[in-house]
Amino acid sequence: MSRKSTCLLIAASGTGGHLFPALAVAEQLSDYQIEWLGVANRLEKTLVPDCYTRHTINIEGFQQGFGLKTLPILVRFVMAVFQVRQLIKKYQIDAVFTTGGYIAAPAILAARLQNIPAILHESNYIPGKVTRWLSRWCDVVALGFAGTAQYLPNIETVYVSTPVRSQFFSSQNLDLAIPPGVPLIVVVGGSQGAVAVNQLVRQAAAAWLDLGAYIVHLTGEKDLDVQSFQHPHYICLPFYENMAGLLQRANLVISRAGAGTLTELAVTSTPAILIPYPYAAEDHQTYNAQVFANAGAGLVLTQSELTAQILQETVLELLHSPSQLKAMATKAKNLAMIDSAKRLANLVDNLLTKSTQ
Ligand SMILES: CC(=O)N[C@H]1[C@@H](OP(=O)(O)OP(=O)(O)OC[C@H]2O[C@@H](n3ccc(=O)[nH]c3=O)[C@H](O)[C@@H]2O)O[C@H](CO)[C@@H](O)[C@@H]1O
Repeated sequence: MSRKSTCLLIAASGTGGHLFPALAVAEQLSDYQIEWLGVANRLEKTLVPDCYTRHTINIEGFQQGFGLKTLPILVRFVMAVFQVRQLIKKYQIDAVFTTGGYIAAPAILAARLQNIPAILHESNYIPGKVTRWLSRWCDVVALGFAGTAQYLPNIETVYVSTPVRSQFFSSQNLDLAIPPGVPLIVVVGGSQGAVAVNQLVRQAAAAWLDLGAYIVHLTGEKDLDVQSFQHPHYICLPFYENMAGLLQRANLVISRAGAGTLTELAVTSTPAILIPYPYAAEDHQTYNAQVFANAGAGLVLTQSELTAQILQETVLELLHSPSQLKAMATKAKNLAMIDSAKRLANLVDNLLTKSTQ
């Protein structure tokens, strides 16, 4: 049987942290037909290439507690499960692969109802609700952090780290005007930007620039004050595609602690100051960041205690201490698992092969 007649449904939606690992795995499985499950008007609309047909369902996450307000969400959820089930039948899908988040729930349940295998990758240290609730319905549960297994008792898990895009495996040129040799600070707030971090950085940046550093600040689309700070060596962009090139060149990164960026920092061996997003579910970014900090690859600053002055001084100290930056870079490298996409793709491949035998 030709592999193109074997069909995989990838359910990944909403953020770069969910989409880029799924895209990295999809790239490894180019022999198969791949259908993509997402939500209308989320990041998948721009990030998922046209070679994958995108199907959308109308679904949103459950907030805390159940009440009358959650009833319409519940109804939409049940409808979403049946929509995915129809998709599985229509495209004769052989297996479902998901990187978690709320899109994963109807995908896993529909796979169960249709009796096809499901594989879930959880990239965060503290597993999300869907992972905790629905792992038992999955044939394979793969983890981004080895320590996450302790939160999933009675579930067999495989540690594979988190896949990164193939751009990370070769040296990338930057199309930004940054002279060789100058210290480069990159600021990134996940795939959607972080307004609170942006504000602190704009207040602190002048002292770093005075020292001769360049700054590339990826602000996200929602920051209304992006024009409020300007300097010839300060480059401000809403989103930048060539993250591999940027992280390879950066001397220091100031970042949220999404699992995707952390994995990329390890792969590019880049030291970081991490400011976990305080409202992330179950505070998972703090736990993600702690792995990086415990390994000696980064410093964690808590947003509620952070001022522009503290951030400014922390960065200045690091810029004045290249040996500390170098030691942090080496420790970041120790966290990298270079063939994560391949390992995860092999797990998917094995399931597809079994399910079509
Ligand atoms: C706010 C929030 O809850 N974010 C979550 C979201 O990821 P979120 O997308 O916020 O953050 P991640 O760090 O996981 O991923 C960001 C991705 O976007 C890329 N990027 C970013 C900016 C840019 O200009 N260009 C670019 O390519 C990064 O290189 C990275 O691949 O899902 C992750 C995986 O479940 C979680 O760990 C994060 O906590």
